[in-house]
Amino acid sequence: MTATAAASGGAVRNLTRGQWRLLLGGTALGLLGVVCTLAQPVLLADLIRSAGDHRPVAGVVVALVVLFLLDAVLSAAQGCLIGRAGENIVRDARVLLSGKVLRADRAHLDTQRQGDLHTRLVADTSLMKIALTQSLAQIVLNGLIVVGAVVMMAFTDLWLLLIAVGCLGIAGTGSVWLARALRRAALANREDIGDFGADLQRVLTALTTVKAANAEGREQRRLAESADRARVSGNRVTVLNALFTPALNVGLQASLAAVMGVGMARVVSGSISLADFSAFTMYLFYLVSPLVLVFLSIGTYLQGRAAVQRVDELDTLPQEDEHPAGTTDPADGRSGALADDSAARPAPQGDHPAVEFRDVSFGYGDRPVLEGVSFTVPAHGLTAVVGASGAGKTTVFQLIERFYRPGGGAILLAGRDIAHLPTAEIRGRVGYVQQDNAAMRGTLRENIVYAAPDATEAEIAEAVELAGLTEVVAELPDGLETLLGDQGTGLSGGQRQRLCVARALLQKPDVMLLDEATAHLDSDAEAALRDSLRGIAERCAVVAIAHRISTVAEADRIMVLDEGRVRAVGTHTELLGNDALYRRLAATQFADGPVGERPEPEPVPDGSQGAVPGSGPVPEPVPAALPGAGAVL
Ligand SMILES: Nc1ncnc2c1ncn2[C@@H]1O[C@H](COP(=O)(O)OP(=O)(O)OP(=O)(O)O)[C@@H](O)[C@H]1O
Repeated sequence: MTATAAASGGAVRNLTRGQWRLLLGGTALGLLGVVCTLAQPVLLADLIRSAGDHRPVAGVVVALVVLFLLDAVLSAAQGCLIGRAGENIVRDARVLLSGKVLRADRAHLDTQRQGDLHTRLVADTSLMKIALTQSLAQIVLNGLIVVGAVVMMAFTDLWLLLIAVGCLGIAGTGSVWLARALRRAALANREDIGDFGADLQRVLTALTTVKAANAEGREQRRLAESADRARVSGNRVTVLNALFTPALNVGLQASLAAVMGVGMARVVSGSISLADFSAFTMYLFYLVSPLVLVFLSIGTYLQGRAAVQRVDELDTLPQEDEHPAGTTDPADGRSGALADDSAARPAPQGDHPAVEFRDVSFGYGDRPVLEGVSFTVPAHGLTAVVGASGAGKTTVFQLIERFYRPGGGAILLAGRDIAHLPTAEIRGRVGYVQQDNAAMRGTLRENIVYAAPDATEAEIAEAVELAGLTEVVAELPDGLETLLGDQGTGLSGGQRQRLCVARALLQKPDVMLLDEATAHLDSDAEAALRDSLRGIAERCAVVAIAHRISTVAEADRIMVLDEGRVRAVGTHTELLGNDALYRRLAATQFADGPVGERPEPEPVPDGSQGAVPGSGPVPEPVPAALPGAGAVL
């Protein structure tokens, strides 16, 4: 993320402006408190004069007590209002930024570390509150007390004031230098804390891998190094912070000593009355605490500014373009279960394919992954996508979902270029069962209805049945209300996969993308799901990155991807006959697949080459069951 946000003021400034009423109210109360504070030495001098002149002092004493009490009440009220404004700003910042993260452009989000995002959203927003409200209020109000005290002191005795200010000025210059260093140190410390958060997140999300690899010790050392970097930069902040007060105190003590010495001499010489000198001394004492607070608050403020900078940077995350949350695009009916919104969804004009790629190219960063990919997926039926690992199969799916935008060419859904469709419509029309399990903490029901929160009980039951989850749900102690842990712990890998299938089914999409959705299923479960898919494929287009030959053999058409290009398209029988890569993939799968699932091997004519639409040069045929061919059928 860039640092430009800090320069532009960005989100945090706008959020702060939104709390102007509370901030203004708090500041107004604080100002009244300042007046009360500054009036106290005046009354004190009056008290001394009255006592010296043997006049009654009761009225002055009562007035002083009232001022003290009022001062305390105003200070408390001011703290409450400013504190509330601070909490509101933090809440608004967290809501705004979590929305930004959730709607961030995937290509940019991929470059961010999750733990750092977490630190910015949680810890930096808290620190920012202190800077924007408490510290700023302290600086303003105590600054006013300092200015007011200096003015009153100037009226009382200019010479004494010059002496005091001279001593304080020297101390103040050193403090300004310290403040600059503190700001730099604080920013470095926030970054180090962000790094620690990122490292922690990394191990927490892969805890099973860490344990299985016996890597707890290694990871703890890595975390310790990260924590140590944060400690070192934190120490630097502490040292600079700690130097503030003594640097200032030296100046204060020097000025007190000088004022006392010179002041007493001036009282003795009659240049100043004892009452005025007492008032001057009280102002000087009153000056000490606010002055220290001003400088301490500047320190805290500067640390908070570092957090504000990081929060503002998060606000600049590029976003997926989409319609604002809560609005419904006229062309978009996806707000709940399909049963409710299918009527609102515009019917495709004409007889368009469900999905069409036209000369699509794409790369992650500078690295090309897909080149000149063209294919169509009919509105119904099962299309299988096969190819070696890394061929670009998942990338094709991610482009259909518009997680990324193609570098060239066009992708059409029901004849409409997705470049011009609202993101919500695309994702409403496309159901996606991703390669990695996508279950979340929450109940089984919450997980299943995640893409269709308004689904009816009957629709849920149907989706559960179609995904082969009915028995699983029946055996769970709390059925659909069973609570799952992070990443769906509590279910087996295959059960989680079926849960994801149920979720996508409930969405009743026009296109269903299955990325190796049967990878974790046993033969029976896979056969049951295949039956379901056959039914689903009559209603919508099913595109499956196929893991098993059984799925592929049943597909209405198969697309073979090879190094980012469509190499061949055809049925299982056609491809066995004319595509060497497909034969190789199939042969490897035959060797690995469960016996009962293997279709009869087709005779493979020696040296036959793929006369396939859009195919590139086909390599020489390879022997069947080539070891390490990386088949993913
Ligand atoms: N987010 C990403 N950033 C950078 N490169 C990526 C990213 N995702 C995938 N790739 C790269 O793009 C290429 C295609 O990946 P993709 O996941 O589409 O392949 P695949 O055919 O689905 O493979 P598999 O069958 O192993 O899942 C791979 O070389 C991969 O390393």
